[in-house]
Amino acid sequence: METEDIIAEELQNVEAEIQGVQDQIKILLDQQERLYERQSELQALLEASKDSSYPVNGPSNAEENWSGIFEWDSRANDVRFNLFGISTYRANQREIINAVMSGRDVLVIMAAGGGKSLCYQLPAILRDGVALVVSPLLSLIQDQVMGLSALGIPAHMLTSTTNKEEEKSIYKSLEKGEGDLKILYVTPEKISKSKRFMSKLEKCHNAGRLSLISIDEAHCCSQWGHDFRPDYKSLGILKTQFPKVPVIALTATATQKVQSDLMEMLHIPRCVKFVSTVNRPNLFYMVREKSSVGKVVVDEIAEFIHHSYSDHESGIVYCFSRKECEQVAKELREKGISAHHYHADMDANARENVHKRWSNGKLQVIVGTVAFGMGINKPDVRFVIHHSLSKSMETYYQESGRAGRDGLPSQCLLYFRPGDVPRQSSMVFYENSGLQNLYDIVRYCQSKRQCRRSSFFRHFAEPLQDCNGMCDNCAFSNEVKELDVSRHAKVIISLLQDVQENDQRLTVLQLVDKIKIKHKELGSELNREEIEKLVIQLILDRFLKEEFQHTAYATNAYVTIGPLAKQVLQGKRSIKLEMTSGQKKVAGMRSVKHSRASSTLELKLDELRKELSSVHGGIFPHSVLSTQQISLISAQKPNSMELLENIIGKVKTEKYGSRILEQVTKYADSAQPDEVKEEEENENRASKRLKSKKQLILVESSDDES
Ligand SMILES: Nc1ncnc2c1ncn2[C@@H]1O[C@H](COP(=O)(O)OP(=O)(O)OP(=O)(O)O)[C@@H](O)[C@H]1O
Repeated sequence: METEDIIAEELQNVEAEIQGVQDQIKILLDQQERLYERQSELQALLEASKDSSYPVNGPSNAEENWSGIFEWDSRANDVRFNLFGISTYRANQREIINAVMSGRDVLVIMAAGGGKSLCYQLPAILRDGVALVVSPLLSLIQDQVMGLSALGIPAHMLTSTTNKEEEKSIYKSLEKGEGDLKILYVTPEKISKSKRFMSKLEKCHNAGRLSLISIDEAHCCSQWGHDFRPDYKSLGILKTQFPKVPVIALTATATQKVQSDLMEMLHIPRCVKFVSTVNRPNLFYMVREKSSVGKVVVDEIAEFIHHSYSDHESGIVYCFSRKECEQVAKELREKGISAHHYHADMDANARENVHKRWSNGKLQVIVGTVAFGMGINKPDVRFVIHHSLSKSMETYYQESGRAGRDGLPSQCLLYFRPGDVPRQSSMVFYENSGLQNLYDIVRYCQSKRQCRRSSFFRHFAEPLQDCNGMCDNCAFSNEVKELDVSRHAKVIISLLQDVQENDQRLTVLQLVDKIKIKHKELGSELNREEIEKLVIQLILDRFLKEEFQHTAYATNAYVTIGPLAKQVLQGKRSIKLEMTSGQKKVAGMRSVKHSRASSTLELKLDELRKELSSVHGGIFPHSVLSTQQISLISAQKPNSMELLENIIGKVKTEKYGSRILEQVTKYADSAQPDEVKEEEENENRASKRLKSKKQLILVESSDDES
C-alpha cells in the first residue's frame, strides 16, 4: 500500500473517531445541562428549607400543627357551612386556611377542581379588612365575583371593565374603609402599571386594613411554567411593600423548578408549602390515532360525543388554529351537536356570549384554541377532547383537567398523529425547553403500554399511584405488540444521509413520502402512519433531530441526522415500534353503559322532579343534583359521601327545605344500578371476545412481518 493511501486510511479512521467522540460529547453536554438544572433546583430547595422555620408540606411540632385546634375554628366552620354550603373540608384545605389565618405566607399546589378558592376566600372573610386577589384573566375574575356576590359576600373587581363610579367607590373603600368591600380582584397589570391603585392600596395597608394577598394561577410568575405572564414578574413588590400581610400563592401545576422560581419571584422564601397530588382519579385518559383525513376525525369525535353523552352534558374540543376551530365546530353542528367555536379573533362580546351559552348548558360543546383556557369555572365539564396535540405535559394536564372538576367521572381524549408534531415543534422550539417539553407529550401519545397517569406522576416528580384502570393503556394493555423495525430505521437514516450529502433538506412529511416509495421497493409492509410514527420515534430517541429555518412567512421544521444515528447504522441499537391491532374501544363501551345508565336514572329523576314540583312550584334545583351525581351516589363509588354531603350542604344553604333533602337522600338510596351492572358484564364479555379476535389477527400479521 502506498504511503499516501495508508495516511488517507488512517485519516478516515481518525475522522470517524472524532465524529464518535463529538457524538459522545453532545450526549454528555446534554446530560450536564440536565444535571445543572437539577442542581439549581436542589440548591433552591435546600435554601428554602434552611430559611424556613416550617418544613415543606407538614408540621413537625405542636406550634406547626396546621390541623390542630385554633381559636377561629368555630367561626371558620360556621362560614364554611352556612355561607359556602360546604359540609367538610377537602384534603389540605383546613391546614392551608389555618396557616393563612396564622399570618404565614403559603404556597398551594392543588389539582384543578381541588378547591383552591376556598383556601383564600374563607380567611378573607374571617380576617378583618380587605383581601386582595390577583388573578390573570378577566373571565375568571368575573366568574369569581359573580359567585361570591350570589353568596352575599362583598366582592368587587377593579379591571378594564369597571366603570368610573364603581372604581371611585372601591378606591374610597380602600382609602377610608367606607362601603362594603371584603375581597377585591385585580389583574396583575393593576399592580405593575397603576400607580394610583398602588397608592390607594398602600393607604389601605397603612390603616391596617389589608388582610391578605392571594396570587391565583401563580405558575404564571415563572418563565419555566407553561403560561408565563410578564406582569406576574412584578408581583414581588407586594411582599416588599407589605411584608407583614400574608401572601397565599395558588396553582394547579408547578414542577419543583417552577415552585422554587415562584417563591423567589414573589419573595416568599419562608412560605409553608402544601403540595397535593396531581392525580385526578375521576378522569379517564386516552389517546386515539388521528386519521390524516380531517373529516374522519370529526366523524369520530361526533360519534364519541353522541355515544357517550346526552345533549345537556357538556365538553370542550381543543384545536390547533382558529380556522380549524371554526371548521370543526361547523362539522360538529352538521352532525347534530350544538357546538360553537371560540378563539382570540372573535370580538369580546361574541366570545362572552359563547362562553355564557355554554356555561348555562345552552351549548353542548365549545371548540376552542388554547385561548379558551384558564378561567373556565364550569365544574361539570364531562369531556375534553384534543383534536390536536398540546405543547407540553403541563399544558395537557391543565387543559384536560378542565374536565370533571366536580369530581364525577369524565373523559379526556387526545387525537394524535405523528405528522402533527412538526407543526407544534416549529412553534415551541424557541421557548425555554420548548422542544424537550413537546417531546415529553409526544412520548405520552406514542406509548401504547405506559400508564397515562404514571406519565403525569413522573412529570411532576410525584410517587406513582394506582391508575385503577382509568386510562386506555391500563384498561387494554395486552393488545400491544413490539415490532423490530431496526432495518426500517437504517433505511430512513441512510436515505437522509444521502439527501444531506446533496445539500438538500426534507420535512418530516417529505421524508415519509420518500421512505414510503423506498419501502415499497424493499417490500416493506409499514403503512404511512407507521412510518410517520417511526420517524418521530427516531427524533425522540435522538437518532434523528429537528432543525428549524425561518422564512418571511413561517418557521419550517426539517428533519436531519441526529447525534446517535451511527449506533443504528452500525447495528448497535435495535429499534422497536409499539403496535396495536386497532383503535381502543374502551371509551365506546364505557359510554354505551353510561348513556343507558343515565337514561334509566333520568326517568327516575323525572319522577322525583314531578313530586318536588308540588312543593316548589315546578322549580327543581337541577344544578344541585344532576343525573350523574345520583348515579355516582347510587353506585357507592369513592367520592360519593363527599358528594352527598356537598348536595346536602347546598340544599340547606339554598334553602330548598328539608322535604327536598329528604327526597334527594331517599332517591339516592333507591336508585338501583343492577340493570346497569348486567349491561356492563355483557359488554365486558363482548369486549373480551373482540380482544381475543384482535390478538389472533395481530399474531397473523406479525408472522407475516417477520
Ligand atoms: N370541601 C369541599 N367540599 C365540596 N366541594 C368543594 C369543597 N371545596 C371546594 N368545593 C367545590 O369544588 C369546585 C372546585 O373548586 P375551585 O373552583 O375552588 O377549584 P380550584 O382548585 O380553584 O380549581 P381550578 O384550578 O380548576 O380553578 C367548586 O364547585 C367548589 O364549590
